[in-house]
Amino acid sequence: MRLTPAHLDMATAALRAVLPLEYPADSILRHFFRDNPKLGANDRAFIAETVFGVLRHRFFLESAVEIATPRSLLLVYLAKFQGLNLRELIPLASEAEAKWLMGIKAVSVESQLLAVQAEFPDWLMEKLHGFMEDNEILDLGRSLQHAAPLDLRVNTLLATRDEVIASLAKDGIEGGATPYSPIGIRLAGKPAINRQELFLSGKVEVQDEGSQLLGYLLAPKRRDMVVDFCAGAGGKSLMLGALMHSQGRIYAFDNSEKRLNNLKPRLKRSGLSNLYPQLITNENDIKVKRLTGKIDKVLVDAPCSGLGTLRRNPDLKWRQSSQSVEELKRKQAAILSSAANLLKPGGRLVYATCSFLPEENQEIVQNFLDCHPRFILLTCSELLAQQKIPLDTGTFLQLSPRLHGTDGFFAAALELSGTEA
Ligand SMILES: C[S@@+](CC[C@H](N)C(=O)[O-])C[C@H]1O[C@@H](n2cnc3c(N)ncnc32)[C@H](O)[C@@H]1O
Repeated sequence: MRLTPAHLDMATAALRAVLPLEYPADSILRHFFRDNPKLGANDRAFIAETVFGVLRHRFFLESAVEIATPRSLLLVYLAKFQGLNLRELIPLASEAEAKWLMGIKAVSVESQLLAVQAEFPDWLMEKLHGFMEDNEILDLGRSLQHAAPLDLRVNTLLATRDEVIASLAKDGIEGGATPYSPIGIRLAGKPAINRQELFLSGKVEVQDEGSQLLGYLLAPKRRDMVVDFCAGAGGKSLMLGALMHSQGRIYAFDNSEKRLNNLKPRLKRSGLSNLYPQLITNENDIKVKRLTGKIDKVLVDAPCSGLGTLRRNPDLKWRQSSQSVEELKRKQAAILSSAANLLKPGGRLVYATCSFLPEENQEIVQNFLDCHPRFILLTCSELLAQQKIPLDTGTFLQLSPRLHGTDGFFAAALELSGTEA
């Protein structure tokens, strides 16, 4: 695409709207596109890509420019990270901009402080230094600076993976089997999949491969009673429903009506008849209590800092803080404890987050185990091997963009000991 002054102006306007970061960047962009309906698909893609690109490299960009304005950040981003050469950029820039752009092109990212190279704020650096070496922090930071791929999950109730891959190819969309999830497809680009017949007919859903693996850890059986405690818009509930061949029963709990409402059209497309969305006020709701001791499998996809999804949501590092993580930890512990009460003896609970902070992960699980001696920790690599998924990250499932190409997921699998009376 040839970059024009109009592109630059629109991307600058979008970045100006996003940068206060009072709201999630993706929702601000959605509003921006709604307010500018004349933008074509290519323009939108360019704007979204550059705005998210600037957010992913914001610390470097701010350190490189004299005055950080949306336009100056954007120009440097295009020159440094989008590989635009100065011949393409300079006609769009003022004389003064052209001058400093030439200087900045020579500044190397590698000469910056670790926090700038890793693109992590101070509060997060402090936490990471508690359990990681500098080189590990740098690897993690760099792996989160790339855009995430678009992964699909095949709805096995309606299609097989091979059928979907063949059908995508017929429509000119390149995609291949994901390395770990038996029902995942990784697309080569970012096609507007939500306009494709495959999507509209419910044969595929957008779902990161890491998120799909959580379903295989829970491994519900056909006639199980299942609770997805923090179901949100139901990404994982829908997968569980398909793994159960639309049999048994899944309660999809969440305390956000808006998120559960987003599940409804997905549920309709999916063809499932075993999924029951339930709005709860909190983890102690009577609808939860009623199911005490009755459930075979519980998924707790806990509210978390989301830092493992920084590739998709780079703005989270400014929207989270040490204080917000403290608040989340209290919620995670409370939700895990309530959710665990639902299990029958012999039942399985999977606690998951998309965070790489041990305080939201291993520490929450260990504190829970210390207070609940009837629960035992299962080994995730063994559970995945039982599902014919050769992925060994040890007792816990710990996925990272660098090693696995997925978002940064954590999961622990727990079992309530004893057999059902
Ligand atoms: C990580 S998100 C879940 C994403 C979802 N599982 C999916 O796959 O799309 C965490 C969810 O927990 C919900 N939540 C927060 N506090 C809760 C509570 N006390 N009880 C139940 N859900 C809660 C949030 O509304 C949010 O949807």
